[in-house]
Amino acid sequence: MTATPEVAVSSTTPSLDFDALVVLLEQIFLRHGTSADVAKTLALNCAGAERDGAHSHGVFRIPGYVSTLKSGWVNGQAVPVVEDVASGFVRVDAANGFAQPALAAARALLVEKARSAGIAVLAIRNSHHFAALWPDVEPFAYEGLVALSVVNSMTCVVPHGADRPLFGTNPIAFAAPRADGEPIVFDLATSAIAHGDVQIAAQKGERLPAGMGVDSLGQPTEDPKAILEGGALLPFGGHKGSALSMMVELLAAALTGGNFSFEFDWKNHPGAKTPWTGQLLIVIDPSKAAGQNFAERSQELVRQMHSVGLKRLPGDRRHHQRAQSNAQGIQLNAQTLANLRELAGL
Ligand SMILES: NC(=O)C1=CN([C@@H]2O[C@H](COP(=O)(O)OP(=O)(O)OC[C@H]3O[C@@H](n4cnc5c(N)ncnc54)[C@H](OP(=O)(O)O)[C@@H]3O)[C@@H](O)[C@H]2O)C=CC1
Ligand SMILES: O=C(O)C1=NCCCC1
Repeated sequence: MTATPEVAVSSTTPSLDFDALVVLLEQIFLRHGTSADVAKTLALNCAGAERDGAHSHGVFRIPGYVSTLKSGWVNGQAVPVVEDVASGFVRVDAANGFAQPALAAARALLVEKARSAGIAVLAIRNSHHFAALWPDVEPFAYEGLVALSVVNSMTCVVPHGADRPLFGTNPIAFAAPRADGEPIVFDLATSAIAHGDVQIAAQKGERLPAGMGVDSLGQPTEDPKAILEGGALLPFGGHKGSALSMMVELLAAALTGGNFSFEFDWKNHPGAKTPWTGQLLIVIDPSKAAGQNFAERSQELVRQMHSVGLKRLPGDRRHHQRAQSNAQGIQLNAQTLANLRELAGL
């Protein structure tokens, strides 16, 4: 596992509005060799994560992107090749570029197929996903569609019952429309904690809760540095999370033609931080399904969940944070902002 020297932490908190952050991040990507389209796509993604308080995949990731681009591990100018393979299936060769521009290139065709066939699958290979996954699914739900996506990452998780790491942190994200309110969205790593959160805890000198990972001797540890330096993460929920992580490897890599988390080898590529793997997206048009209004039915489920005392749905925290960021600006500490401006050449 690689420990990334990400943006430093300090106490004062200037704020930026969303558009200003997007422009700043775009400048960084452009300055480090991406095409204008790739810069825009990545900047929107990363600024969106920061705005929504998804800090493990917000601006914290920028030095990792820069280092990867500088190293030549990823092609920031890649032009994805979209293949229309069947009535319900689209494939994309991301051409060793980032996954988000590959999704953007195939999106219109995917939606057209989902609306005509009721369901469509997008298989992206030869791609680097270094971001939160919810931005890939949430927009479909705003269009009345249901979306599920999986992506595999780099080997750092010990399968349940094994003694060495093999799986990635392999997230699963889901989005569904509902009649009254924001779409229902969840996005979770299949590891007990995301690798990015371990890096942030190590930076801040914080301990982790018990049960997240093991040290280089395979012993349980709450020290994030011990996990990053020769140790590994555990799946969430024991054998259950481990099975889901295995499923992600199969869907995101075996099915797409991408690398398994253990297959690419960046050891001899100094500066590489992004996993070179695959992503699968399934989009369903619910109007072709049960014959009932899906959004009303999902609203009913939410109503019932609230009626039994549920206070927080997945996504509620993000939307609360989004509203706050939109009203007050996105809070960044002064050192982080200075680092970003320097990377942008300002
Ligand atoms: N690109 C890659 O290869 C990888 C990316 N990641 C990304 O890391 C990010 C963080 O993952 P992870 O740490 O597992 O996420 P969290 O454990 O923070 O959250 C997982 C999901 O559960 C929801 N949630 C959290 N707490 C509660 C609660 N108390 N009640 C109800 N819902 C709750 C969250 O909603 P809310 O957001 O509203 O808090 C979110 O949808 C994800 O965006 C993931 O895509 C992870 C691994 C690899
Ligand atoms: O936080 C994580 O876990 C990861 N995020 C980006 C890609 C590598 C794993």
